[in-house]
Amino acid sequence: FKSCSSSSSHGHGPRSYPVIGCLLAFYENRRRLLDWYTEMLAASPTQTIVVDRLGARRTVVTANPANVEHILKGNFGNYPKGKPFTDVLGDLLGKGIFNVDGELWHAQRKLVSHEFSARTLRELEMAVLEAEALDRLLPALDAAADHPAGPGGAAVVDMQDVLRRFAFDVISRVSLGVDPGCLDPALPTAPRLASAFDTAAGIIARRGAAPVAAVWKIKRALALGSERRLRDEVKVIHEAVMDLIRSRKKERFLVNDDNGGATRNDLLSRMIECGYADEEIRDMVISFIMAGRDTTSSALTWFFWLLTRHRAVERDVLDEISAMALQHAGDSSEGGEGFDLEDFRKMRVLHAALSETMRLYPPVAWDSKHAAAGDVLPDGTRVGRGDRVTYFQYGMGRMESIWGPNAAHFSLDRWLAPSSTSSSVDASGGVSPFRYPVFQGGPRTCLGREMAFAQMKFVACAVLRRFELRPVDEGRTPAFLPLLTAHMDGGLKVTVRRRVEKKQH
Ligand code: HEM
Repeated sequence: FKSCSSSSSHGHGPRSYPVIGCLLAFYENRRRLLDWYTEMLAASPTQTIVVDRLGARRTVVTANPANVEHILKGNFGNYPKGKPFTDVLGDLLGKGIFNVDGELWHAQRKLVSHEFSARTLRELEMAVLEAEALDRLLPALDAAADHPAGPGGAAVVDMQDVLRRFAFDVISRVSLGVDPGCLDPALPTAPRLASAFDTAAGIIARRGAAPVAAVWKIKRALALGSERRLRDEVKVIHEAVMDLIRSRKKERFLVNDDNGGATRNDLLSRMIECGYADEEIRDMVISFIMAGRDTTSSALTWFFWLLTRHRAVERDVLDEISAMALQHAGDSSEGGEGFDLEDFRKMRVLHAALSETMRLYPPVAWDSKHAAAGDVLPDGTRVGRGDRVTYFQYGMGRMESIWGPNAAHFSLDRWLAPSSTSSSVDASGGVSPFRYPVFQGGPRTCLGREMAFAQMKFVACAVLRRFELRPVDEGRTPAFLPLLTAHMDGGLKVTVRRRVEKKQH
């Protein structure tokens, strides 16, 4: 570091620390960088710091809601993701929505927003969730509850692993219209497509964290080590998706039904219907898989863990689910869960518990833009052309200036306060997305938020109604690993017990 400085709005200039002191502090905090940044942001008068590391791009990190609103909305045009970001992800994501700026982004956003708001997609998602939960997720937990292998007479399950497999199957079925079967007990190893995504995402996360981009760029040019592996894994993904596009087109040509062949509602098929070029479709669906895969499983992993720590909240969530189930007791339509999207919208306690989980453990821990031109943020921080500007969800969730003195506590009250009482809260629980940018905010806000909440609620209801999960190591507070999307270090190993007698799910 040349300097770490905390920014001030009143013209006092940033506070600088001596070069050596800063380097030492960085070294000392290398295993707890997120918390260290959070502490520095909390100590800054405007919750903004400037990191000026020797040989690296000047970086403004902010947890200030006015700055975040300015970056994500007020001066949106000046804060694209930028080439340094799109370079890192470009080999995998190509020109998919997640990885482009300007006109290319705008055109995709329009198309994709339309698709995401379509009733057909919501119906498909609910059908996929039901099938995946009933056929795979619940039987996997049932099997664990049946096997007296672990402590207390129940088998140990890594919930993080189970939830990641589940999420990959769901997002593949919704995006590609195929079921990779990650949770299928008959498949001993992860399907090739899932492992290719895993490996590629891991290598790309390391690219993003590399102190000097030139190193991975040289390795890529020479096809060495991890970069060679990445190239091979991306090839597997690209070929699999292209094969699907071609076979789907053939199928469409052969099927001649009354709808003109439009028999599938997955995103890939719908994009074929819209007449997009094969490579455009490929890049778009890869972006959806990346965006929709590990985010929900990360949030759910922390959610289940937090409930084991907060039994009163667990009881409140269960009461709400049971009350909703009672309303459906006489339904003949009950196939599996019996809940529909309307029910999920009414579940305020569950919504609050999920929102509160993501406040403390956001699936995307930070997000960076690159300034197209010089600017001054609302708190007075100067931004130079090309500077990296990072808003920091993890730190914002823990800022007392935003959440009050009990910011560190897991408490649903902040979401269930009378001001937010309405029979159906909106997806952010009524809190400004610039104070709580877990799904980003402004024109580029997450397109899958509704879908994500539906999925998380579906899984929470299905699992909690039937099973009691308890961590194998009750005393452990797991570490938060921010990677491309956040993980729980070491997974979430739990024992599974049935709450009710075994019956057909
Ligand atoms: C708890 C779950 C989720 C969280 C916390 C989340 C969060 C985010 C965040 C922070 C961004 C902005 C990232 C960036 O621009 O670099 C984003 C973008 C996006 N998300 Fe989500 N997401 C979730 C689930 C989903 C799901 C299930 C989908 C569905 C496929 C999805 C689709 C997208 C898309 C397409 C974008 C790009 C939007 C654009 O650039 O215009 N997300 N999400």
